[in-house]
Amino acid sequence: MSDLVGTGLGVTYGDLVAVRPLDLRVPGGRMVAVTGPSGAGKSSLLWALACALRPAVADVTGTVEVDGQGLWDREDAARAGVVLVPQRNGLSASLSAEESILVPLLALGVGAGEASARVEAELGRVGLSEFGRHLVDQLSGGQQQRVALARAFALRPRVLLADESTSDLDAGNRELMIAALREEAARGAAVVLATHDPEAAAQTDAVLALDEGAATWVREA
Ligand SMILES: Nc1ncnc2c1ncn2[C@@H]1O[C@H](COP(=O)(O)OP(=O)(O)OP(=O)(O)O)[C@@H](O)[C@H]1O
Repeated sequence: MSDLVGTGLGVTYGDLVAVRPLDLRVPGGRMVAVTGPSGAGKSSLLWALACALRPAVADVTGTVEVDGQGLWDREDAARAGVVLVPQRNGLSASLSAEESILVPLLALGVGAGEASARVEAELGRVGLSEFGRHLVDQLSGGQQQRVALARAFALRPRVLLADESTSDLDAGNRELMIAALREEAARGAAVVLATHDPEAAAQTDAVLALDEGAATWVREA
């Protein structure tokens, strides 16, 4: 079980306060939703938790820890098993669905046989077994979201930060993906889902609502 703790975490872009300093704890095994209207600061919070906001882009205050270990930059976060699924999915248009999942695994040193098995299993889990050879560009927005989730699952994250990862999905696929996110939590990951969707948020263990960067727990774990 992996514990994600943000303390005094805040994000500003120049004069604009995107996230007012907040404390957040997501124990392994739990799934927390971050909700709020467009521009409320959801993506900024997830990027700050992933230590992925470069100082040239944003000022980030506070600290992020995974299992008591402080994270200082993106490399630290990656080493600690923090995986961010960005809002626009972060996939390369010129890779196939299979390659999108395989390449990061090989880069991490996962053996070829194990990596191929994970690709097959995760594409199946998101219902895209038939689409492995399709280029990302040839997939719908919702299919791309599912490939991005499959890629994240294949990395066996200790902390999974999913930014609007169900926003382009029909109800059936949304339920499938939320079930898969819950399985990741059951495996021991700390899962955070940023979402506009009240039905998705209702299926999480706790809800942190952001409004103009100010956070309120509307349902606490
Ligand atoms: N790189 C940036 N530079 C300057 N301002 C930014 C930057 N990124 C985000 N912002 C601003 O920070 C605020 C929070 O944006 P953020 O993307 O975190 O909100 P959000 O809740 O994720 O929105 P959405 O639901 O539309 O994705 C907004 O006012 C946005 O315009």
